[in-house]
This record gives sequence, C-alpha cells and structure tokens, in this order.
Amino acid sequence: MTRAIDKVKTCSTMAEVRAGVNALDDILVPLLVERSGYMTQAATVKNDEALVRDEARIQTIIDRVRPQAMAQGGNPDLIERLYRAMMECYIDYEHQELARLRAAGLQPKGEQP
Ligand SMILES: C=C(O[C@@H]1C=C(C(=O)O)C=C[C@H]1O)C(=O)O
Repeated sequence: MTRAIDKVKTCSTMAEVRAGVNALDDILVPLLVERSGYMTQAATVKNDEALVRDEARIQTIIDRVRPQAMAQGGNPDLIERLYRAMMECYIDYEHQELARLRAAGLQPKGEQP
C-alpha cells in the first residue's frame, strides 16, 4: 500500500507547494460538502436538538481516524485536532439544518399527528 505521506511531491518553490495543496483541496471540498449532506440527514433522522451532539459517536470517530492517520504515515494528534474542530463545525451545521427543517414544517419529535 502506498501511504498518503509517500505521495507528497518534493517541492523547491512555494508555487509547487501551493499547486500540491490546491490539487488536494479540489478533492477535499467536494468530500466535505458530501459529508455536510449527511448532517442534514442526521438532523432529519434525530429530529431532536438534544441528540445533535453525541459524545460517544465523536469518540468512536476519533478512535477510528487516529490509527488510519498512523497507517498513512500521518501525525495522529494533528488528525485528531482537525477532526474535533471539523466535527464542532458540523454539529453547528446540524443544529442550523434542524432549525431550517423545522421552519420548513418538520414537526418536533413526539408532536407528530
Ligand atoms: C452526524 C452526527 O451528528 C454529530 C456530528 C458528527 C460528525 O461530524 O461526524 C459526529 C457526532 C455528532 O455529534 C452523528 O451523531 O453521527
């Protein structure tokens, strides 16, 4: 298996560094958008503000991604920090989406006819 860290091209200019970063952002942004779509799905399925933040699930994700980062030759502490910050943004977004869905007519749990 080729590790992610072994795919990094040696650069001698900042233009080369930034071309490498831009190429990865072109892959990352669509994936982040797709991930955000699952927050909308989560808001719909949970349909309860109290369920949006799930600490056990956050820890399960951290426990999954740390070894994945190591296997790819990465720094697991960096990846954990990125994931924790990213999940906070997605939790905010999930709250926002639940509010939007409610405003659009989603009935709160327990209040469906
Ligand atoms: C999507 C969920 O909602 C939240 C968002 C998470 C994420 O960004 O992966 C993880 C835990 C939840 O607090 C979930 O519970 O799985």
